Amino acid sequence: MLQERGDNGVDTTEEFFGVADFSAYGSNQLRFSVGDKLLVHKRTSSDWWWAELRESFGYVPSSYLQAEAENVVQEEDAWQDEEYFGSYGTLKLHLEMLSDKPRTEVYRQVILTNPATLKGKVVLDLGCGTGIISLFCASLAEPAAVYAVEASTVAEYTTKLVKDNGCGDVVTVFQGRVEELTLPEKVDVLVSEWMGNCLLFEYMVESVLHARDCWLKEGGMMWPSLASITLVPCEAFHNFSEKVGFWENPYGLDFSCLQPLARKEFFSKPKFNHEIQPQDCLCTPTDVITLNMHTLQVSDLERLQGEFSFKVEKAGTFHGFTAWFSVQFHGLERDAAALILDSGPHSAPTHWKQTLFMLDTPVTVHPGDSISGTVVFHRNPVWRRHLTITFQWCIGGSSTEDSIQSKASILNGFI
Ligand SMILES: N=C(N)NCC[C@H]1O[C@@H](n2cnc3c(N)ncnc32)[C@H](O)[C@@H]1O
Repeated sequence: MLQERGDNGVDTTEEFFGVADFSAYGSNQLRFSVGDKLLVHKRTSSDWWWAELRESFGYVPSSYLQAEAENVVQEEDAWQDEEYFGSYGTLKLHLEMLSDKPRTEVYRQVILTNPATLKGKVVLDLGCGTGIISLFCASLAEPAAVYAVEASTVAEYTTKLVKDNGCGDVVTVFQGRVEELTLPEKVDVLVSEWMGNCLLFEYMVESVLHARDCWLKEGGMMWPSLASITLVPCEAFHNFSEKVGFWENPYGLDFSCLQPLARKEFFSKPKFNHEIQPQDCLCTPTDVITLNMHTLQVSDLERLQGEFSFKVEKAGTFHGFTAWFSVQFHGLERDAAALILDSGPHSAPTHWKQTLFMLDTPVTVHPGDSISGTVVFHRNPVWRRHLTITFQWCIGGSSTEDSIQSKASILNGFI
């Protein structure tokens, strides 16, 4: 029901309902819970509105509100578990992950370089899939026990794989979501291969943090121990010409009026399977977000922000940003060297490849230009495995308003 109140004293208040809990992180923001009815007094911008809840006022994110009270997405639907675990119930994704030698070999090396300290220890392998990491633990070291947890139906085969490889006395397979399982005891090491595109996509990391808080002993080890997201401004001539340049004059005809539509259709989402070449980098790649897996909290995942200030090192065309991740495995021995799995262009290629965020309009840049700004990884308040990544930047150091550009790229829909 709309009550009219505008500048002439008539209330233009609108009623909206929270679609998810919003834990305000800024002093002038208004926290609320899913289902709360808020009064919106002013739509200050597209993203933030001035609202009232039980006589408190503050800014709220418009993406957390909807006009009607009904069909708020239920918690279990929000994770899309049927589709998600269904996709891991077939061999396709496990074949892709196991065929990724750089990925799988790092986990094998982590076990191989820590055999003494794994001796007699209890290990949780979360999201074990076919159980490869658990089998590495049992065959390359001498843990007291390995608990291999897997929610998808592939777990039915994992039990047989463990037996067929003579590891049945050490490895126990549990089929189910780790959030719903009770393990026999707390563990010394929590190992998991949880990383999705852009590190965070799928948000399996939330399950890893829950498992850490429930099952990892005080002083226990998280493998990976650290996770970083790396960014670089880059050229992407092929992608730009293939998706937008194409319409310039196909078969000698002028189709250029379609180019704005092409930008909107092809560049509003990132390109997950991009393979950036080192020579495409216009600047030195930089870690913009680093997560400590021993201290990271689930609430931190709602919104992660990184700053960047790149210096252009060669003349070229700034087509967009490319992102990838790396993870570190700290040794169990105090000063043991950390092992690193890096999905970037300067390391052996992995199945994650890299993620390209295209600008709508490329910019010519020169050595010495600066590209500075922020990137925000904003978890979707409703669809809990998805996120929106928003870049704001300015070029050349001019901080005037008109030079600040921004780009929101929606990561959703399973690949
Ligand atoms: N991006 C990735 N590395 N995804 C690997 C995800 C693997 O972990 C499994 N998995 C994901 N979340 C969970 C969970 N909460 N509990 C148990 N297994 C899980 C999933 O079925 C798949 O086999």
